[in-house]
Amino acid sequence: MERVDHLAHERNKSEFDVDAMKIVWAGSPHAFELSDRISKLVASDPGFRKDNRTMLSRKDLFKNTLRKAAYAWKTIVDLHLSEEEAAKLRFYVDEPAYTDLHWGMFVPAIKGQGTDEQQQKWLPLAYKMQIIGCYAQTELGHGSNVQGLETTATFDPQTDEFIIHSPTLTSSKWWPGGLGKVATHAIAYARLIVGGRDYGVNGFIVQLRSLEDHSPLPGITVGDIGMKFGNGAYNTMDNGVLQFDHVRIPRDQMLMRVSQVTREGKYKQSDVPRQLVYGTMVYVRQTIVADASCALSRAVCIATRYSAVRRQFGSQNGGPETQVIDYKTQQSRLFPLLASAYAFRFIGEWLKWLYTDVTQRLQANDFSTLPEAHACTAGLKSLTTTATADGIEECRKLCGGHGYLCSSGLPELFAVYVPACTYEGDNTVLLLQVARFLMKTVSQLGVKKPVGTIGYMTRVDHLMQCRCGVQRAEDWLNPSALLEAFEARAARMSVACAQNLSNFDNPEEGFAELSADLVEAAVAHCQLIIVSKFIEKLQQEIPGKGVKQQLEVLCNIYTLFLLHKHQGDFLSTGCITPKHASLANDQLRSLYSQVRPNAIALVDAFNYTDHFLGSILGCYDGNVYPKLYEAAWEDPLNDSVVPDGYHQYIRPLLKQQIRTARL
Ligand SMILES: CC/C=C\C/C=C\C/C=C\CCCC(=O)SCCNC(=O)CCNC(=O)[C@H](O)C(C)(C)COP(=O)(O)OP(=O)(O)OC[C@H]1O[C@@H](n2cnc3c(N)ncnc32)[C@H](O)[C@@H]1OP(=O)(O)O
Ligand SMILES: Cc1cc2nc3c(=O)[nH]c(=O)nc-3n(C[C@H](O)[C@H](O)[C@H](O)COP(=O)(O)OP(=O)(O)OC[C@H]3O[C@@H](n4cnc5c(N)ncnc54)[C@H](O)[C@@H]3O)c2cc1C
Repeated sequence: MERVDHLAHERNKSEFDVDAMKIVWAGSPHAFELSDRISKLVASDPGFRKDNRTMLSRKDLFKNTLRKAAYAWKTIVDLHLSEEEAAKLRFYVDEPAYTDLHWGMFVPAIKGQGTDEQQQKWLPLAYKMQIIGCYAQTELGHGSNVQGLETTATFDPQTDEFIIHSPTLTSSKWWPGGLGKVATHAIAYARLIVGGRDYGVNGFIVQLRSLEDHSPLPGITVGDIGMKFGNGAYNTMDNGVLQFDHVRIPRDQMLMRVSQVTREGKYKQSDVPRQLVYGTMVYVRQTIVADASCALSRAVCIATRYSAVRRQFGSQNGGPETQVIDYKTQQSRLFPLLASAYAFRFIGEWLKWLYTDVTQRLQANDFSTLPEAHACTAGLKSLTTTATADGIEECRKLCGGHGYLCSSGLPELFAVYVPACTYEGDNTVLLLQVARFLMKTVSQLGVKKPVGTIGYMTRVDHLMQCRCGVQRAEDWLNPSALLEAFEARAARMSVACAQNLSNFDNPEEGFAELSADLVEAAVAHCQLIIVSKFIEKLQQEIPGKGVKQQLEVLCNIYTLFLLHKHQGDFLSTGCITPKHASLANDQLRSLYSQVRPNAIALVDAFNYTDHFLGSILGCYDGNVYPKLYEAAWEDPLNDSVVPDGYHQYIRPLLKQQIRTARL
């Protein structure tokens, strides 16, 4: 039967070359070809089916994840996939699993913190999955405060070993993904104790389970921490608990790139900064930013397609009702999210570049850009994950009642995504790191020239007193006007915090007292980074009919939406007047009208298969109602017409009502 495209009329309206936009979204023709090929491979293989996840019990769900992970590995090996192709395949399988932590944290931790010899020994085993690793840092009592970890690694010079020990209940490792039921090894973070002295937290490679029968090794107590938020969702992951009872490991299993312990029991610190012990977190935060655009764009794709299908009110002379996407309120909630998905895509690309650059510099012993890389990865991770989690929930509401059905894909997407606001650094704690960086920058103005993302502070005198030159709504389309408003707001908020801090005798006390304001200053700085990198991206040549114009519209929507949402900051710092705010809002409305005919094509450019989207509301052909109707009948509750439990719980009730009625 020929498939009818219910969204064809929408696709015909678009004013740009969608195929060219697909390449911009993917990052390059190569990246597009890779994503396209691997996503179709996964979608066409029944072994990767995922539509029954929310109905399985935890045990069945977990076993099914183990099956899929093994099947994915077999596919990777059988098809001789490259590292890049294998990573894409895991991405499109779209199920949180122990392999995420093995490839995403265990391997990078050994690469980043291990010596050459350690890498040569452990990486080949990890690459072949002959060992499976996790990243065991967080404890029951301490997650954010890494310096507060309690697990100890005490050097025993007699045997040339470390003794890994959990001295208290609160020192139990708690949360590591893959730890609960699968990992054979962990990078465990513990306080390094040598000769009775505490040298702070360091990573150690510790074997947890037998490679023969998977039983925990002597001294290891390990298990899963229990069900998490939502059905299916992150419950495919075995987040675990782990206690060490004087577990001995050879000295050469301490990751020794940053500091070393010699055979004689001497502690040595390399020339590299101690903060490199936190290097894996910087790497993962950068990947999380890139990931935010994927999660948000999925939700936006579902909500946009469904908003074009769904009609309510406004029927004229018995004709069709209005598509809900034509309501200005729907547009003002949806289109900023569409624009954010593109903005996050480009900031993710830029952050990847920054991370590669800092890594190359570190290898050449240039540590100068490390503080900026830490601030950028921490701040952008915080900003993009918060906006994405909120955005997915908004997309659910944009889909009305049907958005609440699991078959919309949105409840599960939200439940899987929302812990990103907590893991890899609580979002508020991370913004406070950005604030520290900002306060340090302001305090050193005139002594040290700010560069990179903080370079705007060199013009602080101008930014403290400049006046917005916008006179008509269209003036807000001028990138210089937008940039200056965002720079002035960020600079003024940071300087105000620094001035308030100087009123405290004890800076740490002042920092704690003013922390809510400091977080807002950090948000302003991070929003400026995203806006400025989007504007920079548009200064490049972008091929394809109408592609650049669409991106300009999205960039302006993203920027003016932020200005509108945070107009309190812009007004109270005197960067703009109420008249400017009102003109920005007028311009925003006009931009929504420009994006409207292109909305469906802009989400088609994400090139998601129906399998990956996992949503009846977001399916490519827009044939929503028959699919919703069919899916309802597939629910196990509809296996029988009369439900189990009828005779026990319903019939006696009804009988009782009959007796009462007769009385
Ligand atoms: C492909 C996908 C890949 C993989 C992922 C797969 C699945 C994802 C799912 C789940 C994964 C989740 C994994 C985890 O959650 S692992 C655990 C993560 N834990 C955290 O993030 C803890 C957060 N806490 C911290 O990072 C730190 O404790 C802190 C908040 C930064 C404070 O540290 P502290 O030592 O006390 O630091 P300060 O005194 O504040 O700062 C000292 C000094 O160091 C600088 N600094 C801090 N951190 C870093 C860093 N990471 N890099 C560089 N520099 C850093 C800080 O700025 C300060 O500098 P000064 O110049 O001011 O001295
Ligand atoms: C799904 C999931 C997967 C995870 N996977 C792993 C893993 O693989 N490996 C691993 O080691 N860990 C993992 N974690 C743990 C995770 O990294 C921590 O939960 C995270 O770092 C937050 O720490 P916390 O739980 O201690 O929060 P807390 O620090 O206890 O936060 C509680 C509240 O206190 C606030 N707060 C804390 N400190 C401050 C402060 N200084 N100033 C102001 N407010 C503050 C926070 O903002 C938050 O509102 C995972 C967590 C989750 C949810």
